Amino acid sequence: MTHDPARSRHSNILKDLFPIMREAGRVIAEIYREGTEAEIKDDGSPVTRADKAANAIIEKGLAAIAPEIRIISEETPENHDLPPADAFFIVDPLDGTKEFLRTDGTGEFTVNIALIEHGTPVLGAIYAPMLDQLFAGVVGEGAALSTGGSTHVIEARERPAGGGVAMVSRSHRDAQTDDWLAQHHKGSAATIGSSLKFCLIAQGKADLYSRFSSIMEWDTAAGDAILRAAGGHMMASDGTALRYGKPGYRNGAFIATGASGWPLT
Ligand SMILES: Nc1ncnc2c1ncn2[C@@H]1O[C@H](COP(=O)(O)O)[C@@H](OP(=O)(O)O)[C@H]1O
Ligand SMILES: [Mg+2]
Repeated sequence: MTHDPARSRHSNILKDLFPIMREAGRVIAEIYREGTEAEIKDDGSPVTRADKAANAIIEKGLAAIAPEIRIISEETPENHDLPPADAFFIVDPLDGTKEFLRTDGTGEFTVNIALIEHGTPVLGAIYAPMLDQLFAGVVGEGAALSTGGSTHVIEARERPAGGGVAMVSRSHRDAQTDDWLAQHHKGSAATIGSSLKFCLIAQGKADLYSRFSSIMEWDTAAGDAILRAAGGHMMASDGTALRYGKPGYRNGAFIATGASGWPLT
C-alpha cells in the first residue's frame, strides 16, 4: 500500500485503487468494442468474459496492494458464503452488464470497488470507461471526479424547489419503486444503468435514488461511499444507515439522497 504521510490511510488505499480500476476498465472497453456473448448465471443474471477478465485484474491488484484485506466480488461466488470480516473489499467488476450487452452504445456500465469497515463503506471508486469518468470518495474527506485529464471536487446539492430529479434503473425498474416515487417524489425522473445513479446525485445533478427490488451489496457499496463523501445520504428504508456484510451480501430496500437527506418533505 502507498504510504504518503500527507494523506490518511483511507486516502492512500483509494489512490492505489485507481490504476487497478483503469486497467479493468481498459479491458472491459476493449471487449465492449469487439462485442461479446453473455452466459446466464444461476441467479438468472448475465455474465460475460468482460466481467470475468475485469474480476481477475481487480483481485490480483487488490491482493498486491492489501493482501490482508478479504475480497468479496460478485464474480467470485465461492466467497459469497463467507462471513463478513471486520474489513473487506467489495467488488462489482462490471456493474450494468445488461447495458454492456446493449448495442446502442449508452456506455452506462461501471467498475466498482469499495472498502467496508465494521459494516460501513468508508471509501469507494466507480469508473465508467466509455464515459471517461472516474468517481472516488473517502467518507469524511470528500469526493472527486476525474475526467478529460483533470480532477475536480464534487458535492451533492440541496434538493431544489419542485423536488429535483429521481434516478431510476434502466433495466430493473419495478412497480414498488414506481409507487413509492409517486407518493414521495414531486419532481422529475431520469434513467441510467448501473451505479452511475449514485454518481449523478454525488455530483449535484440529481437528488434521489430509491430502490425496493433486489440489489446486491456490491452494486451499492462504492456509490454509497462516494455519495456520503460528497455530502449525500444513504439509508435503509426505515431511515437507519445501510449496513454491509448481510447474509449473502444481499441488500434490502434503500434510499439515497443528496444533501437534504431524509425524510423527504
Ligand atoms: N433480481 C435481482 N436480484 C439481485 N440483484 C439484482 C436483481 N436484478 C438486478 N440486480 C442487480 O442490479 C444491478 C443493475 O442495476 P441497475 O438496474 O440499476 O443498472 C445488477 O448488477 P450487474 O449488472 O452487476 O449484475 C444486479 O446485481
Ligand atoms: Mg452489479
